[in-house]
Amino acid sequence: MASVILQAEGLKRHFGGLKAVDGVDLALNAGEIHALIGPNGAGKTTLVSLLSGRQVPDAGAIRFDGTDITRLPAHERVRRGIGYTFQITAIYAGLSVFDNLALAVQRGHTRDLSRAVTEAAARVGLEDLLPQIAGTLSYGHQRLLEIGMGLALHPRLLILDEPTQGFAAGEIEGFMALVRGLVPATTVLLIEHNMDVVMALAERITVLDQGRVLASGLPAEIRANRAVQDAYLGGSHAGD
Ligand SMILES: Nc1ncnc2c1ncn2[C@@H]1O[C@H](COP(=O)(O)OP(=O)(O)OP(=O)(O)O)[C@@H](O)[C@H]1O
Repeated sequence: MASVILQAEGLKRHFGGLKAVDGVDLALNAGEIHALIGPNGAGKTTLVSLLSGRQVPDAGAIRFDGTDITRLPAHERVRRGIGYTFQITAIYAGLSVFDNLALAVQRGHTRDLSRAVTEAAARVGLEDLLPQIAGTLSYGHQRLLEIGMGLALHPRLLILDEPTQGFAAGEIEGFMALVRGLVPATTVLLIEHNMDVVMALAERITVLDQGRVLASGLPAEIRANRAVQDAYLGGSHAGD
């Protein structure tokens, strides 16, 4: 049986009367690509904010690799191996690709900086663009740089929040190959609106709706789930 690397139980995060995350259980198997999907406002970003430590839950518990991390600050979770990239691009636009990666790599106290940066760039296919100023990269390359920065610390779990947003069609294949290459060494939690990407990459899918888990299972099970079809996928996606 697959071992569980991250387990969340009964997570809640309410904003006044709005139940953004309302009693969510989630288990990630070590080495899997797990997609988190759901309509706008379902609570996906809030949930991963709880997992990464950007927000503290009102209730519930999170265990990572057997340790309770529910109250640990974000930087401590990064140190324990939870990496993440968020919807908002977090690169330094005025710095080169090299310097952006160097900043990320340095957080891991690497001895040979230049080599570590080159390796980090190669993982996301940006090794030929190291001198370029990050703000002048294509949007897709900026997203890859961000992922490279997230990977520079060799996380055991990488959380990607809408990584393909703004990608050109031709950039998606390369991104999917990159994510496939991360597992099983890294577990991936992928928040993604592009259903083609989700169905092509995810081994398991959890569907959120109004702060609650609507369904969780294999891609084929999620496609066939009537509640998911009604709430989210829409008739045109079901069974195609
Ligand atoms: N800091 C906050 N204060 C108040 N309400 C918030 C806050 N953060 C999120 N919300 C609300 O919580 C709900 C869930 O938001 P969240 O961003 O987690 O959803 P999402 O599934 O990630 O949506 P999207 O796909 O549009 O990114 C939304 O109704 C949102 O407006």
